[in-house]
Amino acid sequence: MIAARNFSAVRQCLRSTRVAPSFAPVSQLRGFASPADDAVAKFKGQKGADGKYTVTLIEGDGIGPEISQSVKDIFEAAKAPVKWEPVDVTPILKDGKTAIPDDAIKSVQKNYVALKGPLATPVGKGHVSLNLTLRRTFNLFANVRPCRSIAGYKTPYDGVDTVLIRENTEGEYSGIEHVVVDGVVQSIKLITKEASERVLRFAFQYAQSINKKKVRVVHKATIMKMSDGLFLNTARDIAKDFPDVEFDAELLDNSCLKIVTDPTPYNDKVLVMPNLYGDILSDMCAGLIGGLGLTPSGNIGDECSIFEAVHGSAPDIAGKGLANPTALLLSSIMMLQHMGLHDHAARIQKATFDTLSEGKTLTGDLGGKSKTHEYAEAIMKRL
Ligand SMILES: NC(=O)C1=CN([C@@H]2O[C@H](COP(=O)(O)OP(=O)(O)OC[C@H]3O[C@@H](n4cnc5c(N)ncnc54)[C@H](O)[C@@H]3O)[C@@H](O)[C@H]2O)C=CC1
Ligand SMILES: O=C(O)CCC(=O)C(=O)O
Ligand SMILES: [Mg+2]
Repeated sequence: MIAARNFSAVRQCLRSTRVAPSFAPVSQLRGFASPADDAVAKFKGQKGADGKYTVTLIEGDGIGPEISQSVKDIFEAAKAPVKWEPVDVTPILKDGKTAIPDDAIKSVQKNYVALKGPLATPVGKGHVSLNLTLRRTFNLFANVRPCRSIAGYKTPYDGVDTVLIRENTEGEYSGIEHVVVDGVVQSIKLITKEASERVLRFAFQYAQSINKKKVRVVHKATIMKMSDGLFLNTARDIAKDFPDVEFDAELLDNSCLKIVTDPTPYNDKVLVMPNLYGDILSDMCAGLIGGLGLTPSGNIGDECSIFEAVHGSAPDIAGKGLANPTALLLSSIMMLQHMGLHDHAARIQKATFDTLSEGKTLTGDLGGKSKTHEYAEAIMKRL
């Protein structure tokens, strides 16, 4: 009853955090794998007189500056036609709510694309997550999180190739919480048909673009009959528009068990799910292939997209030169592919995978002894 009464206020609150599109939305539904021609054309139109594309850079907290430096160095060595535009996202308060500074918003709107380091979120109090605020501000409705075994880097699992798509603007992370009475709090999981449809349609189109045969919804509609039920039923409807893509559904707990037992049956599928499940499952999948130092992601929207690693600011190793920059680097490669800069993406990707599979210059998380910059230099030597 309380949730129903608050519903319109809640939607209003979510809407008010979104920026109005300042240019005509274009289809980016093929994401980083093979961007639609119009998305590529948009970036081509942005080419400066110096032949470079300006990309917004949010270096982030903790290990953010160290891994961002590696990406910048590698891009320079690869002669990638990218000019970085660093922005400050120290949160400001707007109408009593955490907001991103206007200059940062304008930069992302102008450049259509950003690379972002991790941003720390205080536990239990303090500002709301800037990561979530960025996703809502720019309406980045789909978070694409691929996870693929690195050839030559042995883990207990071989041949992992999962792709997880996470609803990125609502669900359990709507950030709507309040005290009902002393000692009782309520946190609202908001699921709308509109946002569900958007991410589900994206998941089907994405599966087609990367030649995956199936889309599987991961859910708990047995327990959350209305919220996950709406997500699942919407998926069933959308599936009818994609007769060539097989569709099924699986309960989240069962998915976790099956993936850690044998992930390979998931290689022919795109998994799509509400926000929280995607957050957790993507860290879990990273564990299958060697950890968070290796997994990239892209937050995709119609107006702009922000690429970032799956991991956080890693305060336990920050400032020590121990961080693995691969996850952010692979995110930047997704970004280049998204921009249609496939040759540069392929060159940097090859140098990165060759360095990893050679195994001589690895960071500590992968069992090596190399510092962040030494690993980056090994990649640069191969370019
Ligand atoms: N998208 C984002 O910006 C995210 C931000 N966070 C924020 O990050 C902060 C720290 O969160 P944690 O729970 O510690 O998660 P975390 O992902 O920062 O770290 C978890 C573990 O993985 C290791 N790790 C992570 N990235 C690594 C890398 N590139 N190289 C080597 N080791 C790496 C860390 O050292 C740590 O042991 C929190 O404030 C959290 O809110 C967390 C996840 C995502
Ligand atoms: O915003 C945060 O603090 C964490 C977000 C997160 O874990 C993620 O997006 O994977
Ligand atoms: Mg996470």
